[in-house]
Amino acid sequence: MRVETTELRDVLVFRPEPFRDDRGLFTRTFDARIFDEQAGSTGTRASDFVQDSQSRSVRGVMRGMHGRSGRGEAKLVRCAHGAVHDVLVDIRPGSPTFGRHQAFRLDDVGFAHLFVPPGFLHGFQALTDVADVCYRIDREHDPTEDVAVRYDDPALSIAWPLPVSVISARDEAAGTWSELLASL
Ligand SMILES: Cc1cn([C@H]2C[C@H](O)[C@@H](COP(=O)(O)OP(=O)(O)O[C@H]3O[C@@H](C)C(=O)[C@@H](O)[C@H]3O)O2)c(=O)[nH]c1=O
Repeated sequence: MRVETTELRDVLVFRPEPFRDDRGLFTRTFDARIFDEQAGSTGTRASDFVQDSQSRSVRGVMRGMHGRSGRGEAKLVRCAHGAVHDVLVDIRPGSPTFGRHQAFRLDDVGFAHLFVPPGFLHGFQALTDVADVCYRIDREHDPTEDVAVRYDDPALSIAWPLPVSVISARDEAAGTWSELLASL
């Protein structure tokens, strides 16, 4: 498993080495020892993760940009089937990469796994007919702490690869980047 730093402070990409043969493939998607060696300094431990969830999206679906109020949540994100264009925005006041975003391709070929520390907005667009995204989070889901910013807020200027085919009512009604800044 290779581990890479990114343009965003504390965000890591875990790149497993899928084993392929005539049957298909086998890949490890999570290794607690490697996680603790590589991400432990951020304050999140492998044993902190308490929920594992999966979403399925059709091509062009937009989900995001989502964050969490209070002490936020750490996330591990991967695409188990298909491919997504995944974007993170650093919303940690005082971070050297505050306000910056970076995009990652997550897919079922490389099986890259993103570690997202607390204090980020996260969103993605499905690139394939079916895209299954799996998350681990380190706090129980609590919708009262949901925070959302419009995926197409001009202040963020995130380039999305496809026209949006479907978006939730919540994401359609999401606030602006400047409203989020005022609340931090
Ligand atoms: C996110 C989540 C949702 N739900 C429920 C709430 C709701 O009834 C249904 C769908 O929820 P949402 O519309 O919020 O799902 P979605 O828009 O896919 O939300 C997700 O978006 C991506 C970008 C993330 O980063 C995730 O953390 C999460 O915010 O599932 C849970 O029970 N647990 C969870 O962890």
